[in-house]
Amino acid sequence: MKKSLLLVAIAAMGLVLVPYVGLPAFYLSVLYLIFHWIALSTSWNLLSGYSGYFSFGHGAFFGIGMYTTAVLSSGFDIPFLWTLPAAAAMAALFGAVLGVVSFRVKAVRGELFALLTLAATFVVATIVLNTPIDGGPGVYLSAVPVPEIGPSASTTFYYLALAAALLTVVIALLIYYARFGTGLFAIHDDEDVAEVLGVPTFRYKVVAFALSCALAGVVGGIHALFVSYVTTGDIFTVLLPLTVILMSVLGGTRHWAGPTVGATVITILLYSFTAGDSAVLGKVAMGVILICVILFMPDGILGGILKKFVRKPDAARARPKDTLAADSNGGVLPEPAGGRPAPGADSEILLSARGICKSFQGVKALNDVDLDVRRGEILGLLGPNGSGKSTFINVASGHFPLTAGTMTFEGRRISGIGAHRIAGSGISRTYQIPRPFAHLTVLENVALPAMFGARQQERRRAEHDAWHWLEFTGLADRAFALPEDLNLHQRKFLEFARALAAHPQLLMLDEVLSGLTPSEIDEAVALIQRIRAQGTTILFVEHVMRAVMALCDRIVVFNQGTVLAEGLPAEVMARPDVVATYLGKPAAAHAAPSVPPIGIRAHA
Ligand SMILES: Nc1ncnc2c1ncn2[C@@H]1O[C@H](COP(=O)(O)OP(=O)(O)OP(=O)(O)O)[C@@H](O)[C@H]1O
Repeated sequence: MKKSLLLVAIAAMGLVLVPYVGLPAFYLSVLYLIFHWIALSTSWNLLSGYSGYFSFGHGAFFGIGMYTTAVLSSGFDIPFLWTLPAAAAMAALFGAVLGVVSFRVKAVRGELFALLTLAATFVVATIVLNTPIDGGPGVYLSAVPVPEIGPSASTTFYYLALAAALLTVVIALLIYYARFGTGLFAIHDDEDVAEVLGVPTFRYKVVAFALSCALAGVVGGIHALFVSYVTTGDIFTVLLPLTVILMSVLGGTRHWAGPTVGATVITILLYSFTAGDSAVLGKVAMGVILICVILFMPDGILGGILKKFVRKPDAARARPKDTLAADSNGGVLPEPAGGRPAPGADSEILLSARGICKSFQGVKALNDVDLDVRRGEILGLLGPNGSGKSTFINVASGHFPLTAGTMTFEGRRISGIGAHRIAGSGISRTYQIPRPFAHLTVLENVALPAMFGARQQERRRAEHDAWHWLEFTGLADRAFALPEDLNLHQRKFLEFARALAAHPQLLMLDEVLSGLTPSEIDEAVALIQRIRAQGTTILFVEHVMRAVMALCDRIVVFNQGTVLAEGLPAEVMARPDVVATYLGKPAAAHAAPSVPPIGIRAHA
């Protein structure tokens, strides 16, 4: 981050001197437009590029800024510079209200959000046009004095736009490297998983949206004075959001500097066409570029360059010296040998579920389930396909809301609170089908819960922590790979590492062994033993019986969303109703416990 900030500072110092090299005013105006579009596209990218919520309402927020400045400076004689904070505040307020309303509805994602923001543009335009804010003829600012920042008006506008662009780019850069940015990028890839890993998705989206709108409002305020005549027909069009989207996508939405690159290229291109009296041709060229970029450069210019020319760091060199490997045999994690005694029936209840019900459009996935998980135990949750095991993990982690019932963790109610707060209280989980963040590296995937889970660590500390878990799960060599480059076994272990990095008290493992080879299963079982040996309580949903019998202290069996049996593994698996329901044939009941354990101590 320091290098990037230094780069921006050097560029800023150079650009501040530009008006003094004797450039004609014409060039200062071109540079004004470039900075103007850099600020607008970068501000759009804060929400839409980082979190993937494409907004088509940027024209509305820009327009709100323009009209705020126009009305305050021309109608109320407020000095122009004082109107800019007001322009930011008005746009931010509108964006925050729109965000609070739309982000509450889970269905409003993707194209629905885009349509909603587009509709908001026309609502704002109608209000402005049909009220004294505009009233129809537009608002003139020709009598508003231009502040004397530079020796001439064009220099002043140059500096105003440069300041707006720098402010926006620096904010984008700081967010990019902060926890906030990591959270937004996680929302982009899989919002539900991000929330379950502890990212306060709602708050992050609202803040990013309000910030994005505030910056667009400032740019609008400056532009109002620049054009000195404000009219709804010119402002509240779909052209402005389309232009900023094109710029951001062309430059690369997943990098703080992407929109800067895109805005510079497109503005120069458009200006060349306009200067040559071929404005229409310029718009056609813009459309063609947008199509080509979407088809051939999904990561944008900057994304493509970084991918091609910047080599991935060498994992062996990049890993910190004091990781688990260096610490092996007696460091952070105790060895599994001997394990710890199984907790007794009187040990503390960590998670308590009472009367849990969960229905999906008439399907009762869970029906009046009572279940306790005791501190320090490995509780096996078994049952035939569709009996509600994953649903239990989903409701306990907050992935799905409960239909009825209450759930407490360490005596505190967790049902009805946000999934990110459940994660923060010390519960983490894996997904049956791995759900890594596709655009984050393995290291970043694991660092995320270290930032947002029970410990809430800052980024550098979280990444250091993530290395520990990558060593622990044997993934350290793949730290800089993307999840798509991992095989199933590695993706399952990535789920493990991610869940562990949250420093959970309760770890819920959902069929982590399915699809693994026998030797991989042995590895995973040894890993689970080590996790338990450090004091983590585990809820273990699994179909691989030899692992269940080897690992679990107690077993609960579900059938059709209800608890069928509960108790010690050998006793439960010998019950005829369990045999009939779960294993299907009586002989299997005895086969399961007699499967040789995987070189580990069975607690039963
Ligand atoms: N998101 C959903 N929408 C609709 N129905 C669902 C959803 N999730 C689960 N169900 C239904 O709830 C029931 C329980 O499913 P769940 O996935 O919890 O079972 P399971 O015991 O984990 O099965 P498996 O061992 O196959 O993973 C099933 O009938 C399933 O179809």
